Amino acid sequence: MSAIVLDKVSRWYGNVVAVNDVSMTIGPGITGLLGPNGAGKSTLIAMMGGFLAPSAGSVTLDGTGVWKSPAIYQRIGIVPEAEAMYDMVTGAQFLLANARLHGLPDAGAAARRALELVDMVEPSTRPIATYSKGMKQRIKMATALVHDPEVLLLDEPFNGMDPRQRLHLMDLLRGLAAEGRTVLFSSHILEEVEQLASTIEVLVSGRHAASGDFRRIRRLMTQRPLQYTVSSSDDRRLAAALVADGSVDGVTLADGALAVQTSQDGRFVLALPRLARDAGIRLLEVSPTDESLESVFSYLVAR
Ligand SMILES: Nc1ncnc2c1ncn2[C@@H]1O[C@H](COP(=O)(O)OP(=O)(O)OP(=O)(O)O)[C@@H](O)[C@H]1O
Repeated sequence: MSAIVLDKVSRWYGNVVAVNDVSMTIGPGITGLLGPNGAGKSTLIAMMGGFLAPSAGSVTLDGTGVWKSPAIYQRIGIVPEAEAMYDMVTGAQFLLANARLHGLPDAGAAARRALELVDMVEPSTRPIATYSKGMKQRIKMATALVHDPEVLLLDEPFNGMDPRQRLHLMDLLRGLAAEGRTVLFSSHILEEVEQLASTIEVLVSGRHAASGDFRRIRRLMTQRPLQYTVSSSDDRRLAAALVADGSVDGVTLADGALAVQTSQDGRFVLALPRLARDAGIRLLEVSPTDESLESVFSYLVAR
């Protein structure tokens, strides 16, 4: 049973703060690292795998620092997001080379076992250049598993996979977690994380925004006030009616439409057509704004 502990970890690239003072513990089972693009997930995973030094703070695996530690590399498998691979060699040759790099006693057997795990034995005689995106992803996965690591870190592993490959990988990760391994994968898709992870860590703009199970994260996200753009035949009177009704938190008139903010979404969508009808106002447009994933995540940070 292995645990990765991040203690006040930051990483900056020049002026860009990619990871900002993050503390978390990743234990056995499956953890989902959720965050919009550019949140710092790849940077965090690279630091957990010992491939990138934190600018401040520490990352340890069972108490030992991971940065530049060969003993730790034997215990961690990492599936990077980057697609570049050695295209000219076959999948089997690539796996064998990796097994040898790890100094495994029976590199051939280890390479075969890893190819079997990801269902890539048959295509492994072909050059990697001929593989689909999903097949390349599985070869990267096999490479991460060839030395039978206790900890597996995967950066956006489902990108480019079709539904069947996705289910296969999910089963594989569940099996590895059931054996007591520590599995962490990153994603920007909440539903993907929901299907697989028992614990979710949310990263936004480099900061650790939330932590917990799916239900907790979903609850935090749905408590967020919502914004609507409303235009009508008489915006001023409609604004007054909405404020008097009390189902909105705020209404402003801007650019010929109303910007409405409400934390009682259900009540607002029922009240709006009723109020308009009673006042003889015609609704021309009602559309939710600010529904982007980024804004949902930002809300978690701003709380
Ligand atoms: N080598 C680098 N040099 C400069 N800035 C970098 C470097 N790597 C990452 N960044 C910046 O750090 C921030 C975090 O990037 P990172 O790739 O870790 O995020 P991410 O959550 O993995 O995003 P994505 O899902 O888009 O890969 C971004 O602003 C990115 O532009």
